Formats: sequence, C-alpha cells, structure tokens
Amino acid sequence: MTLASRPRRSALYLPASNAKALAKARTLPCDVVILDLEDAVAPELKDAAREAAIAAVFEGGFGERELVIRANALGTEWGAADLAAITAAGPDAVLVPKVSSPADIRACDAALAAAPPHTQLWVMIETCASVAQLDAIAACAADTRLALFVMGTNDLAKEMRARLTPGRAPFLPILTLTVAAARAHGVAVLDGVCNEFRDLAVFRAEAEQGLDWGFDGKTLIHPDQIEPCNAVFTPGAAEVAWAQTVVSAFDQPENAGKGAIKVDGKMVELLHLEQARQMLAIAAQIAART
Ligand SMILES: CC(C)(COP(=O)(O)OP(=O)(O)OC[C@H]1O[C@@H](n2cnc3c(N)ncnc32)[C@H](O)[C@@H]1OP(=O)(O)O)[C@@H](O)C(=O)NCCC(=O)NCCSC(=O)C[C@H](O)C(=O)O
Ligand SMILES: [Mg+2]
Repeated sequence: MTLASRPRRSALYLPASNAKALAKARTLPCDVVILDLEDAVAPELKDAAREAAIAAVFEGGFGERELVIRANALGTEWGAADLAAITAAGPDAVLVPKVSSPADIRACDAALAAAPPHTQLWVMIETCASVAQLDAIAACAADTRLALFVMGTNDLAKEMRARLTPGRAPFLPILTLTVAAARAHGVAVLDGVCNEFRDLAVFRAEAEQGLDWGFDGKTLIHPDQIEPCNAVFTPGAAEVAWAQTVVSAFDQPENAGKGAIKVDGKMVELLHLEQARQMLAIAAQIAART
C-alpha cells in the first residue's frame, strides 16, 4: 500500500476538445480528471480545447474528483496562453509536460504566480534530461507549488528509443528512481498510462506493478481502466485490519514509549505505526466516497 495525503488511485485523461468525454467524466468513479490540452488535442483544436477546459472549471460538477488541466509545454506556441488561462480559472492543479530541470519548474511556478493558492503544480517526468535531475526537480517542492509527478512512459520510450514491453523492464530504474526522488521531497507520484485499454488483464498487471513500486495511483486513458485501477490501489480488508491491529497495539499502556513491539508474533516498529495510520486515513477517505 502506498502512502499519500488523499486518494489518487485513478487519474483519467481526456482530450478537453471532446465534449462527450468531458460530460461523462463527471459521472465516472475516478479520483482525478485530467483535461488534456497537449498530445490528445490536434493543433487546430488547441484554442477550442483551452476554452472548453476553462469553462469546465467554472461549471464544476466534478464532485470530489480533483480537476486538473494538462497544459502544453512552456516552450510551445500554446504554453504561455494555457498557463495564463489556467491561472485565471484556478483548477485543483495544472499538469505541465516535458519539464527537464529545476529552472523549468521555477518558470512554471512564476507563470502561476497569480493563481489561487489551492492550485498545485504537477509535472510530467518524461524527458531523458529530467531523469538526470530528478532529485533537484523534486526539491523545488520546498518553495514552489510543485506537489506531484506523473510518469510519461510514452514520451520516455520515444526519447530513449526504448520499447514499451510487457513488464516495462527498460523503464524500471527510472520509475523507481522517480518514486524515490518524489518521496524524498514529499511529492506525490502517479504511474504512466497503459495504452492497451481493451486488454484489462494487461492493464491490471501493470497497475499492480505500479502499486508494488510505490506509486500513489495510475494515470488512465479509458473509463474501463478505472474500476480495476481503484481495486488495485484501494487497501484490502486484510491490510486495513492489520493496520488497525498495529495502531491498537501501540495504544496499549504496556507499550507506551516503546519503539519496537511484538504483534501477532511479528516485530512492529514506530515506522510501521506511521504507515498504518496513513493507510487508515486513506482507507477512511475511500470508504467515505463509496
Ligand atoms: C483511446 C480513445 C481514443 C478510445 O476512444 P473510443 O474509441 O471512443 O472508446 P470507446 O468507444 O470504448 O468509449 C466508450 C465510452 O467512453 C467514452 N470515453 C472514452 N474515453 C474516454 C475518456 N478518456 N474519458 C471519458 N470518457 C471516455 C466514450 O465517449 C464513450 O462514451 P459513450 O458513447 O457515452 O458510452 C479514448 O478513450 C481517448 O481519447 N482516451 C484519452 C486519450 C488521451 O487523453 N491521451 C492523452 C493522455 S495520455 C499521454 O499523453 C501519455 C503521456 O504523456 C506519455 O508520454 O506517456
Ligand atoms: Mg507525454
């Protein structure tokens, strides 16, 4: 089970230019909706997509789902206008693709200076250059809006000239180093998309891999991926029961002040107590939603 301040098990992308998908997203059981202005939108539809995304923020209707707009990269002809419009609208977050350095994070943060305080900066980790600077990029969370990384495995594959094989072996070091850099600086982190949206067995295996590797959740491209993703990233009943047992054990008077205790024949330390409390907090939020 991963640790996070709020459930972000499933983050569904959709092209902001697709009005039907946008309406449908308000009814789907995903934790996050990402309105895409970037790769899913053709150049001739960029302006209309931006307008539709901004209108969606003002209209609302997304309930407890976090509403995020993925802008075009700052260096593109649309990037500055996207960030200006997003700043004025104030969604829960803006997701900026193809950042490569701490300077990129600071440029995005500066462009968002007038945004409401609740608007977070999320960035895609999907360039080879970013891989060499993961720790420095994550460290920007200390004094910017940076709060979350999203893996962009399609762009990474393109830049690396690697293949997206089952098991994702070519990306394993990068995925785990990104999780470690994120955790070192209190940044949340979501896994990349699985392009095989018709094969849910392949999808589920990849989601379980993401859970094992420490991700808070996974980004998705199709509604059919939401339920299996939520199932994988929701703490199981046995995990929740164990967490409750650990918390109860540390609450016993005889264990007061102890750093390590014995629970059901296993050693449990204060770090496990912290994990247990975080899991119970996430499980309670998920239970309240369902
Ligand atoms: C992949 C798709 C183009 C497939 O679309 P389609 O053929 O229309 O699928 P279905 O007929 O099965 O759709 C069934 C119904 O579900 C709605 N739908 C489909 N997708 C979405 C969605 N993402 N959000 C909301 N609703 C959706 C359809 O409208 C149908 O509705 P209804 O008729 O009422 O039943 C399509 O799924 C799609 O466009 N997906 C999102 C693509 C996208 O946003 N890509 C960009 C992000 S991924 C990325 O960039 C990766 C990253 O940067 C990297 O580098 O790795
Ligand atoms: Mg990408």
